[in-house]
Amino acid sequence: MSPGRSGVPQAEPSAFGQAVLIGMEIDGVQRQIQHLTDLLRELRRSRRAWEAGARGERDVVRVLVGMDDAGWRVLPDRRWPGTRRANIDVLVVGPGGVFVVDVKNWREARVDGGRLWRGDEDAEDELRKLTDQTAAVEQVLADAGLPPTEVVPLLVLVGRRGTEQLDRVQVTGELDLTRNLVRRGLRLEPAVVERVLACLDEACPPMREAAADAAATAPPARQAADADGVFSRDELFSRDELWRELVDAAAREPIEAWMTWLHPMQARLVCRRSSGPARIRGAAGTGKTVVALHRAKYLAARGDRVLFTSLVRTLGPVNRALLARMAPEHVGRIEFTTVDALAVRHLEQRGERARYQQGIADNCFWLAWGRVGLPSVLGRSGVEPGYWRDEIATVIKGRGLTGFEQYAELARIGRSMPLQPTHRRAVWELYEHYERLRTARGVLDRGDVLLLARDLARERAGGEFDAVIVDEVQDLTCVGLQLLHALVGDRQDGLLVVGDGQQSVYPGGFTLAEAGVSVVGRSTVLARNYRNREAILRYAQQVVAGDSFDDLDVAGERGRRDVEIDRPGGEIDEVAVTGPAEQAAALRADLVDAHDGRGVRYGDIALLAPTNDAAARWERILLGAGIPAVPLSRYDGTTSHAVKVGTYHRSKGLDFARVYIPDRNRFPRPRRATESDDAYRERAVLERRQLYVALTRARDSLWVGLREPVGAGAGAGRASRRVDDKSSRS
Ligand SMILES: Nc1ncnc2c1ncn2[C@@H]1O[C@H](COP(=O)(O)OP(=O)(O)OP(=O)(O)O)[C@@H](O)[C@H]1O
Repeated sequence: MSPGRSGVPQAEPSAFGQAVLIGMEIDGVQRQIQHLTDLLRELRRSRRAWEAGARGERDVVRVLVGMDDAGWRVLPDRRWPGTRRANIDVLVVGPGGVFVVDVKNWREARVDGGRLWRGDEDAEDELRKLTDQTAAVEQVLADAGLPPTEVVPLLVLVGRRGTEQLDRVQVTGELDLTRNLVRRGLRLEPAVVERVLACLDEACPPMREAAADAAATAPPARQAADADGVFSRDELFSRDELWRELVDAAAREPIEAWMTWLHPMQARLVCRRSSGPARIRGAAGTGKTVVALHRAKYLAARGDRVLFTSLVRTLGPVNRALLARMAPEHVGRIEFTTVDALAVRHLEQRGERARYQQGIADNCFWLAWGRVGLPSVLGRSGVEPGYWRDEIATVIKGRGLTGFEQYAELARIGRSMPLQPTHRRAVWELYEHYERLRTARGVLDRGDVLLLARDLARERAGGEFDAVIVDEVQDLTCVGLQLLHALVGDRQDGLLVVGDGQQSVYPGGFTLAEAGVSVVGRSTVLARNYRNREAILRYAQQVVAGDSFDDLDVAGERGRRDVEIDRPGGEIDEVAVTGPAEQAAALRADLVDAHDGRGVRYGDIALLAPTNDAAARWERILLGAGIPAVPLSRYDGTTSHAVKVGTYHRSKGLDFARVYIPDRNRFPRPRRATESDDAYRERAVLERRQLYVALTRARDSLWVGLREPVGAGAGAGRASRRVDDKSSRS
């Protein structure tokens, strides 16, 4: 025997088991799977020998499959935290998570009509007690960073089979217990298990020292009975079953560490009660989406109907996939959809879906531009007509303006090009002409659809959802946010807005006050970057360091932000070339080398470009070279073995081990001959933010292509420079 690191005396693991545990501590989650696979291979070998009757081998299997060797700890008869005398039957902590176990040796137990019965008696009180015990344990562990819903209440019916989910509680037959313990896959690394144990030892000490001693001295496969002496551990964790379940668990993907272990500040945010709308902000990679997902799970687990939304179409499936792995039992209560899809659904309910014709509306704009815009001051203002189309879409319709007097005085957030009164008047005339043409054709544009949906949601005043979580809120229009707000109003734990103004990639902006959303006293800033290695973050920060930005109701934030860095190191390869063919050759060669020589999986790589056309061209180049590639627009969060190729915009919210950014010095795009200084400045700020988003998608390394004119720097050949975390700090 030797004392465990948690202070709980534990059985000495077998040499093989020790090797497994030590290996698991050194390596990441990925390696755990490898160890488990090795363990299973060994088990299969041993099992065959065991079945052949060799007694010595049988004992080896018994030890190998013993819970301790698989990294599990069983804590019987522990104090219910926050009470003096009440106990918890068993706490089980292992790679599959933390379980609060209550064991019932009832003769007539059944689940019927979604309730638990003991004979004819409703046994709901027992479920409530277990839920309360679980909440108390969660509280203890949340202070150390375990997300609240990671603790699972398990009610075990002795001698039974089958599993039912009754709200949060899993009611399981004893004979299916092991399946329930391991079915969630690998969630806690050994070091985390030790941390959990240390917390539990302090907050939930053994009720009876004698019982704890007995537990400590019993052989591993025959440890302690529960408080009532109803079952022995040997009965609960049948070796064959555990073995079978471990095989299944090994076949599943390892899950990321953050899914089960948050920074304590993040964990507290997940379950914080909000008396009204709340906000989480923070720079790229600070874990905003992770907290939002855990929050969704937390709310769903307590029975809320949750909408998890953003503007980006690809993020929904990706976030759903993450949540399904994290909480398969709750994912059904959460709807993942975009704001636009939600608005269109409202339109369908009114039977007006067919009126949404963005293509026809665009034609109306071009007609209006030709008749009214081009001949006016706007035609001579040194900006592209698309600028005025965005002005109508995001400033006038996006902010729900209804009269010229509002527009005449409006602070045009996110648009720095100054407009004279004559310009504003001309824009309004263009807008009115466009509206006349559009209504004459009986069609709606995107802005109209959002406005209609908002008004409908306001009339209905809720009902569909209990909670709405908006990610990347900075990309919404004011009306888009008003629509979401109308779904839940100011109710407790209703609206949570998450985002970062520095990553705003669309023109325009608004304030929360203008949207009617007050988060005063309920706003939190996250300031630790978990995604990017230091060199990458510093490199990306240089791009936007000189640009201040607005973050909804916070105006004029400094571009260079103070962010704590979690991951040192990082590599950036800057490759200067003179032409497109040369750049393509250099990029292809590096991709193959990264994959074949440095072991980066194609599926963990992204190639990002500013436009759809450029992305499509790069996809063809990669496929032509025999490198597997898929459009980022088709990514849905499931593992694939192809390089993801897409636009900067599409890469929002995602992360990749290595990112390729060709033509980096051609973006922001050079100033056009007819473009005014003000117009160029505004466009360049927006494009630098888009580039910043793309660069901050890289976790470990970046490949950056710089095209230089012949004779400048690279000469006829190619020049490469490795930027490390020191040289990127300037
Ligand atoms: N507590 C944590 N421990 C370890 N990794 C974490 C933690 N929190 C977040 N991460 C990881 O950091 C990365 C960034 O997290 P996330 O995407 O939530 O950040 P974000 O603030 O939403 O980023 P962005 O605004 O750039 O999209 C993810 O890979 C996530 O797995």
